[in-house]
Amino acid sequence: MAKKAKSKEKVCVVGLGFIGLPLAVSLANSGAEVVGYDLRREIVDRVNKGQSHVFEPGLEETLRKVLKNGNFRATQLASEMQKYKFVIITVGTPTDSNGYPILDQVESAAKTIGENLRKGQVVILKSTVPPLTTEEFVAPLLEKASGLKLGADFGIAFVPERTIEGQAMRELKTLTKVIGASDQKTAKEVEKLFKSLGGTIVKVSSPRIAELIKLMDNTYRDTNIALANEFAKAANVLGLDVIEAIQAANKDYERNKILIPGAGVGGSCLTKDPLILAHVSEKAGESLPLIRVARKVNNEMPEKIFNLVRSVLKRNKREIRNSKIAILGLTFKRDTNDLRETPAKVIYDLLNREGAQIVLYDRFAFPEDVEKLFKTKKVENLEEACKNADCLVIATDHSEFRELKLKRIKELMRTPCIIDGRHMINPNFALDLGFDFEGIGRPKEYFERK
Ligand SMILES: NC(=O)C1=CN([C@@H]2O[C@H](COP(=O)(O)OP(=O)(O)OC[C@H]3O[C@@H](n4cnc5c(N)ncnc54)[C@H](O)[C@@H]3O)[C@@H](O)[C@H]2O)C=CC1
Ligand SMILES: CC(=O)N[C@@H]1[C@@H](OP(=O)(O)OP(=O)(O)OC[C@H]2O[C@@H](n3ccc(=O)[nH]c3=O)[C@H](O)[C@@H]2O)O[C@H](C(=O)O)[C@@H](O)[C@@H]1O
Repeated sequence: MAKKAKSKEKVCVVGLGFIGLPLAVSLANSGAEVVGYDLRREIVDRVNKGQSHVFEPGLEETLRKVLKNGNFRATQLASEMQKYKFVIITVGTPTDSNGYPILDQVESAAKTIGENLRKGQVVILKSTVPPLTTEEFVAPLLEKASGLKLGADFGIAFVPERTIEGQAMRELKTLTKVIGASDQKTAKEVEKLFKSLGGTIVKVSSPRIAELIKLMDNTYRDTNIALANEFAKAANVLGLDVIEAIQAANKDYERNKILIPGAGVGGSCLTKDPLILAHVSEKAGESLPLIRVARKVNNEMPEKIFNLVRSVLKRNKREIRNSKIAILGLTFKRDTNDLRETPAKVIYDLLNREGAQIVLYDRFAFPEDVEKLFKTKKVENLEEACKNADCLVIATDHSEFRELKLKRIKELMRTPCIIDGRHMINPNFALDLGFDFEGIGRPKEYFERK
């Protein structure tokens, strides 16, 4: 007897940004029939041509594959979502000046989905939101726009997106997925869909618990980075090397997972999600001072870099004003093109205000994005950035900075000073070559004494 062909899961992903596009393409690659819906025509057109506007290793080649085998395409036509069992919302949730999320994109997406909702469909929210949003904001919008009833006619779930930028395609297949659904039947259906990607499934009792987990994930990371930054501040003032201490402290001692101090915490999520948790808790009557202080500690790190530039230049009889300073690495983290909330911009502004002549270098950031954010062009070549410079500031941990040709760079510079904000350089090596050097939690005096 011929084997019955396995029916394909049918999924519509609403919002083809940093999260939506890798997810849509990965689901299509695991065998689902996927349509990606976005309001932005330029994105839909680009994606349908096999070009990704998101830099994620493996994404563009997988996109081309799933376009070719017919499992994926992008659309601007909302009515198409009627034909898909699952509708996943991956629109943006930026925050206002108090750190409270602006849910306009979620609202407009929910209304559009509601207008097209059919019996039996399941709507899954993946955007990061305050607890209760899926049940008390999205579900009522869906019911109102559709005239259907949650539970009887359609299901909802919250499944946090936990992938890290730069590793999304790999992590989508391996990470544990948390599922909080409105009822058991929906939970089972959503479990089957996400199981097709790979990784363990953890089902929790409600969407609101899954929403809390996402905020806890990012708050935990941000707070732990702040702790590492405080360790660096302590090491600095005590004249000790924090990196040697952290590496040794973590080694074969499972209870320690000390993170890496650095020039600051950027990106669109760690900078906002802890504030969402603090805000909703405060509104409900409980303040969360540790979380707010951790944010403050991390926000102050770019200023630490600025102060190091000032003191190293002073040691070399220079002032920031009229010094040529090259910022190496502009994106918020290693090997991505994402400039959102990047600490490099804060460092740039502080130096610029003091009258420095600043040169920008980053091989990943798109030139037009750099110009828009920094109001100045980046140079395309590392040597050009270093030429006649008085100080190099490593603001991002791009892999290439681990292999800087320091000998050659020293010949190019006017005053050979380096501020290593991301622990890319061996301080002993730099000092031996005749550089003046400071790092975050790596005071020069410690290496000179050795
Ligand atoms: N960027 C990241 O690495 C991570 C982001 N998140 C969360 O995922 C969510 C999405 O973030 P990103 O992908 O970075 O945002 P993004 O801004 O890159 O993408 C959002 C996309 O949604 C589209 N959009 C907005 N309103 C729409 C509507 N009504 N209908 C259809 N499309 C619409 C936009 O045109 C855009 O392409 C946010 O809540 C974020 O906090 C969670 C984990 C990681
Ligand atoms: C809890 C957690 O691990 N959250 C992840 C985080 O990913 P994201 O892409 O923002 O990258 P990240 O590696 O946390 O880096 C964020 C920022 O923090 C800095 N950073 C990171 C780790 C560290 O030890 N020290 C440090 O200073 C980075 O330089 C960067 O500026 O936030 C993502 C998100 O929600 O956007 C989330 O999906 C990811 O799983």
